[in-house]
Amino acid sequence: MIEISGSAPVRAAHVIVVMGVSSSGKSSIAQALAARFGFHFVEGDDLHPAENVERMSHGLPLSDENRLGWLDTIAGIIADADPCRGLVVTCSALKRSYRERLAAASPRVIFLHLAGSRDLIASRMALREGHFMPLSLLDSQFGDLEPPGPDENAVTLDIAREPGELLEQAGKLLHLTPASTVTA
Ligand SMILES: Nc1ncnc2c1ncn2[C@@H]1O[C@H](COP(=O)(O)OP(=O)(O)O)[C@@H](O)[C@H]1O
Ligand SMILES: O=C(O)[C@H](O)[C@@H](O)[C@H](O)[C@H](O)COP(=O)(O)O
Repeated sequence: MIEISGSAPVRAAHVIVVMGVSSSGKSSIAQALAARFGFHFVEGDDLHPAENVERMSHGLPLSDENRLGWLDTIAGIIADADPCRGLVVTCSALKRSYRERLAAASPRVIFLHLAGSRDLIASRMALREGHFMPLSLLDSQFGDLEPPGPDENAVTLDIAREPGELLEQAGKLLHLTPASTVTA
C-alpha cells in the first residue's frame, strides 16, 4: 500500500478511481466522497455496454476482451476530466493491466481499493436489491482480482467499518479537504 505524499493542490490533482469486486461498496463511498469533497462523480457501472450487463445478469463473468471497450470509455472520461475539479469514478479495475490502462489516461489517477473478505462482501451483495449482478459471480470477481501492488499509486481501505468511518478514513488516506474549506 502506498500512502499519498504531498498535500496540494488537493482538489485539482485527484482523479480517484474507486475499485474492488462487486458489492465492495464502490458506489456508496464514491458518492459520499464526491459529496463531501466537491468532486465530480461518475458511476463506471453505468458505462458497461448492454452486452456486458446481459452477460453478467445471466451469470457469465466478463473476459478481458469484454472489458476492454468499457475500460477505454472510462479512460476517455478520465483524460477529459476538468483539470480544475476532482473526479471520483467507480470501476472494478480488478486487474493490474486494467489499472495501467486507466492510469495511462492521466497522471492525476489514484486508486482507492476497497478490500474485504468474501463472506462480508457476499453478505452485503445478498442484501442489495434490484441489481443485475448475481451472487454466483462473486467467486470469479475474486478470481480476477489482482490487488494493487506497492508500485501502484493506490491506497487500500478495509471495508469492514461503517460508511461514515470509511469516508473519514478515505479522506485521510487521500489527503482530501472538505469542499467547504478549500479554496480552489
Ligand atoms: N460500509 C458499509 N457497511 C455496510 N453496508 C455497506 C457499506 N458500504 C456499502 N454497503 C452496502 O453494500 C451493498 C453494496 O454496496 P455498493 O456501493 O453497491 O457496492 P459496489 O458499487 O462496489 O457494487 C449496498 O447495499 C450498500 O448499501
Ligand atoms: O469488471 C467487472 O467484472 C464488473 O465491472 C464488475 O466488477 C462489476 O461488479 C459489475 O459491473 C457490477 O457492478 P457492481 O460493482 O456495482 O456490483
